[in-house]
Amino acid sequence: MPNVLLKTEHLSRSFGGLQAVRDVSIAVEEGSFHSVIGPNGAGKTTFFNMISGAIKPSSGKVFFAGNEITGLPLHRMIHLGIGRAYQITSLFPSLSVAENVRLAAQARGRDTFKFWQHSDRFERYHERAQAALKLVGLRGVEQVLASALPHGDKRKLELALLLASEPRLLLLDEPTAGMAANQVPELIEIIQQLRQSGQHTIILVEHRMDVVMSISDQITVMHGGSVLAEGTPQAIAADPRVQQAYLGELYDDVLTQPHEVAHDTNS
Ligand SMILES: Nc1ncnc2c1ncn2[C@@H]1O[C@H](COP(=O)(O)OP(=O)(O)OP(=O)(O)O)[C@@H](O)[C@H]1O
Repeated sequence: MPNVLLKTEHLSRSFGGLQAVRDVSIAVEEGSFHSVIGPNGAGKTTFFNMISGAIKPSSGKVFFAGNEITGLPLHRMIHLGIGRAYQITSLFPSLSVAENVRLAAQARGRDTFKFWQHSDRFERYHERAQAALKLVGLRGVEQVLASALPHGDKRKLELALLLASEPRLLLLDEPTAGMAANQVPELIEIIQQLRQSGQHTIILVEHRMDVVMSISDQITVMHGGSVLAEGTPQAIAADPRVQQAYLGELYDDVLTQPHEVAHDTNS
């Protein structure tokens, strides 16, 4: 029986009279890649916000590694090992790329070491930061100020910050949003590598259907705040409710080829 790392039970959230998320129950196995898709306003971000601790649920429960974590604040979630890609706005613009990533590596480290071990610990943070920068392809620009990076590299830096904190669960909320079309394939390649390394459990919210279909083990389709369908990419592609409610004709060509990533070519 595979380990379930994250589980939600009947998770709901209302904003005034609007029920943004309604009774959502999912189970994400350790080491798997789980995507959440759905049209605009389906409740994906609100659902993510409840898992990451950014907002509290109105009702329902969240379990992580078997323990209930419902409504814990963001910093507690980070210490438990739930990491969400930082927003560009929370990068330190006047610090270098290397300093930003090292701070992220330190953020999860707890001060439980003896004083004389400080240099060892520093070395470990440095190594972790270097490994994260290598993974996202930002080696060579370590001394550049974060503010001076082009937008696409800032998105990569966000991902490096997340990786440096070594979360057990990575939450990626539309990581390609706002990127120039010619930079998207590179970021997708990095996410593919993360997946292939098999070391991470990842939940992705992404609008690019070709990416989601090619990369996911499981897909949850949300619609109007509720789960419309859940299953493997093949099952989702074949589900007439999904076709009708969300994907429509626009994605028919992609759905018939769930294993191919159609990279942007209009660069
Ligand atoms: N803080 C808030 N206050 C009031 N309404 C909100 C708030 N956050 C989200 N909503 C509403 O909840 C619904 C779900 O929004 P949410 O952002 O979770 O959807 P989404 O699937 O992530 O959409 P998108 O793909 O456009 O990002 C929407 O109707 C939205 O307007």
